[in-house]
Amino acid sequence: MSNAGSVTVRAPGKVNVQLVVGGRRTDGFHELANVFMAVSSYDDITVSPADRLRITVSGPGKERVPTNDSNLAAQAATLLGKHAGVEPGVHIHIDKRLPVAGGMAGGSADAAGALVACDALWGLGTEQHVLMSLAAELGSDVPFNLLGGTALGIGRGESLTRLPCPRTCHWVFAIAGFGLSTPEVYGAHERRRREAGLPFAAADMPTPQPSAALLEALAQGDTAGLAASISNDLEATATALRPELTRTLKAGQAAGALAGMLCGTGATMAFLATDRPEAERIAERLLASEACASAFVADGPVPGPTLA
Ligand SMILES: C[C@@](CO)(OP(=O)(O)O)[C@H](O)COP(=O)(O)OP(=O)(O)OC[C@H]1O[C@@H](n2ccc(N)nc2=O)[C@H](O)[C@@H]1O
Ligand SMILES: Nc1ncnc2c1ncn2[C@@H]1O[C@H](COP(=O)(O)OP(=O)(O)O)[C@@H](O)[C@H]1O
Repeated sequence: MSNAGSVTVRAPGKVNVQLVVGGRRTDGFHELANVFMAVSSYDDITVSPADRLRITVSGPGKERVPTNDSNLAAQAATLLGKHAGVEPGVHIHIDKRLPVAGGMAGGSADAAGALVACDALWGLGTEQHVLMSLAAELGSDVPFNLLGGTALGIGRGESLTRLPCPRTCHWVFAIAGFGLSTPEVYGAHERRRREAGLPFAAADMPTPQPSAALLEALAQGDTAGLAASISNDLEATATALRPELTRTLKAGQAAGALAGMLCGTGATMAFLATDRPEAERIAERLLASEACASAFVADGPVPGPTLA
């Protein structure tokens, strides 16, 4: 939407259909095979001219979103302004529906949305490949949040190849009443490997690969095959940190999900359903079970940030 000098962009969150975690590199990031899918749950980012960069936030969890320079949307506006030689005097309003610290890349979605919105507000017409490289400076997930659809991310997750996914997947997301910090979960994952006597450095581990069965199921639109192959290497660590997440996982399975797993570094759990009505029934049963703070349904894949 663009009116009276403001632009609104709808930015989707993501689920990691498969997250294979390799070793830690010397720069501190882990090698990944990260199969992303953008899903139909959105933050809305509205930008309008202002005398200085300013952030406001509405929606659930708004008190946990920083409104200073550390906000990823503010960082995105600053970076794009610097790249284009534009003073980033802009008011960014984030209407937040993605869970905060929930593993659905809400902050990265806001950054990707702010890049697209500021580019439109300032009439820059920045080429997509330039926006993608700015996105990679902002965070490992931001390039995917800009791309949308379904993609494999390698390296630290920023080096993307689109994946075919002809069929809509129906997901249920169970939101925890708490968040999990991404660096803390990666750190705990490494500690667990160290304590188990397993290698943890990238130099001592093979490059992570997505499973052939998962890629085949995605490409064929085979929901049962997908349910059999979704996985997240960080799930054991997150459930060790917050054992109540195991209860959420079991509740989703008891509610009729084909499969469930941790979303990114959590604390959201993602469940795959046969169709949309079944997904809605699972969400209702999950809520009734009181094994999560809230639950909602979303479909994927969906495109990246779009002008609303
Ligand atoms: C786990 C994932 C899965 O998609 O998402 P979330 O659950 O956070 O949404 C990502 O790897 C998160 O990506 P993102 O949230 O962009 O992370 P960044 O800002 O780049 O990095 C934050 C911190 O996470 C750790 N990190 C991140 C990416 C990576 N490949 N290896 C890491 O070890 C590092 O400790 C880094 O300092
Ligand atoms: N625009 C933003 N929205 C949400 N969190 C943000 C934002 N900018 C910075 N943050 C910080 O990033 C942390 C991780 O946020 P988020 O992206 O929601 O989770 P995750 O990395 O688990 O997907 C938050 O706890 C918050 O401190």
